[in-house]
Amino acid sequence: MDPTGQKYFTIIDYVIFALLLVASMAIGLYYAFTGGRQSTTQEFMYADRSMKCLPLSLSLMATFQSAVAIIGTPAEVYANGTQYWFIGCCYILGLLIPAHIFIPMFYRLHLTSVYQYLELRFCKAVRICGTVTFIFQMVIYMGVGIYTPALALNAVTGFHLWGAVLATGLVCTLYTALGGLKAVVWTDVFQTVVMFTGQLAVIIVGVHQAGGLSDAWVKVRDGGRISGIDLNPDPTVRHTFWTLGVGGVFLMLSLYGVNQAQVQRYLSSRTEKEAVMSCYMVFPCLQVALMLSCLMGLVMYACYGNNSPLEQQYITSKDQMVLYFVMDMLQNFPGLPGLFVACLFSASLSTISSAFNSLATVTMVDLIKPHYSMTEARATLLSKMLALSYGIICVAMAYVVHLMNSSVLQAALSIFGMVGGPLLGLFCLGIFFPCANSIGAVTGLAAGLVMAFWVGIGGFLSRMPSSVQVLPFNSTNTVLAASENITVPAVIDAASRPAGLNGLYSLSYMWYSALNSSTVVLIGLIISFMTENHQQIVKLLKY
Ligand SMILES: CC(C)(CO)[C@@H](O)C(=O)NCCC(=O)O
Ligand code: NA
Repeated sequence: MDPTGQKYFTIIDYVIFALLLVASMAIGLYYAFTGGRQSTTQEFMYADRSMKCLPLSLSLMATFQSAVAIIGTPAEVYANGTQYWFIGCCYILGLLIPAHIFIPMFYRLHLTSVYQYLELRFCKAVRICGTVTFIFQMVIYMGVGIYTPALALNAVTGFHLWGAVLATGLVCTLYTALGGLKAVVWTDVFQTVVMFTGQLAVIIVGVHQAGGLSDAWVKVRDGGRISGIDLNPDPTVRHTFWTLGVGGVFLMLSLYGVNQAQVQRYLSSRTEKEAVMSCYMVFPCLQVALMLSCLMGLVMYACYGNNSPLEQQYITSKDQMVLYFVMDMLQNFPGLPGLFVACLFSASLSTISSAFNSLATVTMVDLIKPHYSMTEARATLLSKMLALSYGIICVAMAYVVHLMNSSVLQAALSIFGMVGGPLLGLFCLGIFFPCANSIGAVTGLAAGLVMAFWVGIGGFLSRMPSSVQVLPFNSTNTVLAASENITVPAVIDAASRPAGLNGLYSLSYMWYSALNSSTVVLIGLIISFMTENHQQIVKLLKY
């Protein structure tokens, strides 16, 4: 082993990685030159509303399953055990509710984008607020999505960071802009297969390296990595059954119920029944994805025990563990590291392509088309240009993410809760509360976003150790020492804050979606009530 712990790619690994990009590009080109040749917006955005349920379900799963989950989940399980696995419980309600409430309604309305619902229910202004919030959410998220695998690859193999970002960004932008939603869905299918294969291969080899199944089991059990169900009701504990299984339902609803990227897939299916079926089939797919990434964390523990490469200072952050593990354990299996890197990038490609396509769709359908009349050919061309532009924005966002520094899984899920949560609240306000009006909706959304950033940023700042990492450092040890030093004043400082606020800041990030969506509904209802009864209130005040 290289004394610095640096690992190297072989030529076969590079070839496998290149094959992934070439195959994805080929699928994009295929859909650019077959069918309707992407000459209408119906085909580009909604695949001519002709999709079947199997590819859709894999694509639905792939959208929010990026390298973040592949890297972040094993790191979480390695460090804290299998408690995170209980997030699998929230998939039940988190998919049943979209399947039986959101999908039938959106499908029957034959929407052009999910935000059109907001105009039908409230008014144009609410639609635009919804669209802009969605764009904001997805632009940040895709930055995290593209940056994460590139950073891991760079840290472990020395592969050029921006080279990886640009190569994947370029390929993904091209196949999305050329092949439209059909290309996005079918590359998702192919990339999901690569993703599962890569993870499975590493797990099998890892178990073998750990001395077989029973040895591996004994090691993780004795290391205390098999967690029982934690029923602690305290909402500030990061991961318990309640935060994951119940808080997670709201997270799932914001992703699988009202997110344009997913609703676009439901709307593109041939029949309503297939749309509902595809949502049902996401359940087993998500469970497999979750199982593979949790098992990966356990296998890492079985191989390293408490003597992690982080501890040995071969790497500088938890998020580099998985790839380091792969390069370390699979040295003698030429091609396997390449397969795993292909797995990481597959996961992210399938996420950012969905982001490009859905962002181009909403920008066109919600922001541009209502104001300018244009021919179908022109609208399609403009949609493709928009997809290209979002590709460029994505690379720019990767640079912004580069300047920040936090655990990727928690960062991504926090974004979903902080921006997706208020959007979920807005839709719920419209769907479940006939008395809500437009003024209430806009004010509610604003209040939800303010609450989200107040609690989200407050929480981030009050957990000082994570922000310490942005300081320059020489080795892991100094970081640990620094964070220990700073933790003490941070705790004292936190204790001197009002107890109520302090409690709010330490809320588990898994509750963000629930908190922020409820805020929107509550404030939305209060304001609606006040403005409906405006006349009476004015009279009352005069009296
Ligand atoms: C969306 C969930 C929570 C569903 O398990 C999962 O796919 C996940 O943890 N995603 C993290 C974000 C990402 O992988 O980009
Ligand atoms: Na993905």
